[in-house]
Amino acid sequence: MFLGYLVCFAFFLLTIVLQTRPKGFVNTPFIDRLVTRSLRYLRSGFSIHLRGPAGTGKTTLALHLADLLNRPTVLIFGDEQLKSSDLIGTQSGYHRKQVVDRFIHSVVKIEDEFGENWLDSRLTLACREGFTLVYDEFNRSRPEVNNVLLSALEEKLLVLPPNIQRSEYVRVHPEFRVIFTSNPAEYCGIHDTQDALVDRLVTIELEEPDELSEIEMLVCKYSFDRRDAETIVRLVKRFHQETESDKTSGLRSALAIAKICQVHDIPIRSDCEAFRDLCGDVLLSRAAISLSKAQGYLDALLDRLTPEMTGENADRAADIPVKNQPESPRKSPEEAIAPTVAYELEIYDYLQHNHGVRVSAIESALGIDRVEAVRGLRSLIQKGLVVHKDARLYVSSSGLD
Ligand SMILES: Nc1ncnc2c1ncn2[C@@H]1O[C@H](COP(=O)(O)OP(=O)(O)OP(=O)(O)O)[C@@H](O)[C@H]1O
Repeated sequence: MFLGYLVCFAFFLLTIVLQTRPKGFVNTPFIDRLVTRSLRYLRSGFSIHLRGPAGTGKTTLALHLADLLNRPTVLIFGDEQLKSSDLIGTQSGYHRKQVVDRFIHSVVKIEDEFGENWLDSRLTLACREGFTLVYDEFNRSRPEVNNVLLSALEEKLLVLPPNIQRSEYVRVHPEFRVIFTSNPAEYCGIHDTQDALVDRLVTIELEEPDELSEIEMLVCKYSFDRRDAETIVRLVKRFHQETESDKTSGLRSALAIAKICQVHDIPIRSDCEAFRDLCGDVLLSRAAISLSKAQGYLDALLDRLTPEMTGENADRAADIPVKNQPESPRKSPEEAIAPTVAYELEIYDYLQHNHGVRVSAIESALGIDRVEAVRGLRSLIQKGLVVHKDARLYVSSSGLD
């Protein structure tokens, strides 16, 4: 009995066995539906496959499901360098047993016995003990390495390399389950998934969590004010839509912006330079369009991130699509411009005669610096008099002209 515990303890030391309990898992109706579906399949005896773009919450969901299955969890990360022996086990040298027999005290009898040591790896351990195996991004491993899983999932037999000292098969424990996750095939470093393997699984296609789930994550993880969380999530979602950044989900970007704002006390305001810089640094590299175009979209979104947008009109303001600028009511020049910052009138006047110029053209034409130009433009954009598109500026067709 004691020896049994000792062997188990050794297993636990030699491999990574987790009691998963992802901290702060957020459950919303959207996520709960995924959890219910997945558990239904797992509890019916199937292994499952969560497939979707980066940052859709696959790993987090897989670990949460593993926790709900209430079995120890073994975690493997797919890797080009992974070998079959990393999955099933390997020979680890030899052991020597010596028996000294002093039955007749004048005679010493020594028996030596040599044998190969076999070390179970994670898959073998999980199959033997009925643990849950989370195989994250399994299609980063070469397909032939994963072949060993085929018989484990179908015939419930794990085949080990030939060896005279132990059985070449492990009978798979009835509680053994695998939760696979994978990114789409077009991602860099991803192998085609074997049809035979996918055929043995139930695959759930994951998409980016809905808005409510993302807002809840920001609120729960970073104790964010709900209205600020809404603003960030909508800003990121809109930016992703406009810039066709659909290779990744916006969730990681929203979480990163929220965390940095929280740690450094950065206000979620369009006139806060640190916030604008942060959004640019997190979001621009993810855009699938040219940098200047992406910058233009981001500026336009941030310019409409007015205090009203975080206030009671949040929903309405955030729902204005970037491509369809709002129609502003016709106003007299004095009423509409009602200059609140320096050079507003001059900038507006210049733009009326010079459509589609860049900020630098305004600076040199009016002899003002970047800060003054941006401040004036921002005010005009907020008043609906100027439109910023593809890094160029236009007088709004619904403005004063
Ligand atoms: N239900 C949830 N509750 C709380 N946080 C979550 C939830 N789902 C996802 N997250 C958070 O979202 C981020 C991305 O999730 P995760 O790493 O699971 O995505 P992924 O799809 O596995 O990404 P990748 O394909 O790049 O590995 C993580 O910071 C994670 O903590």
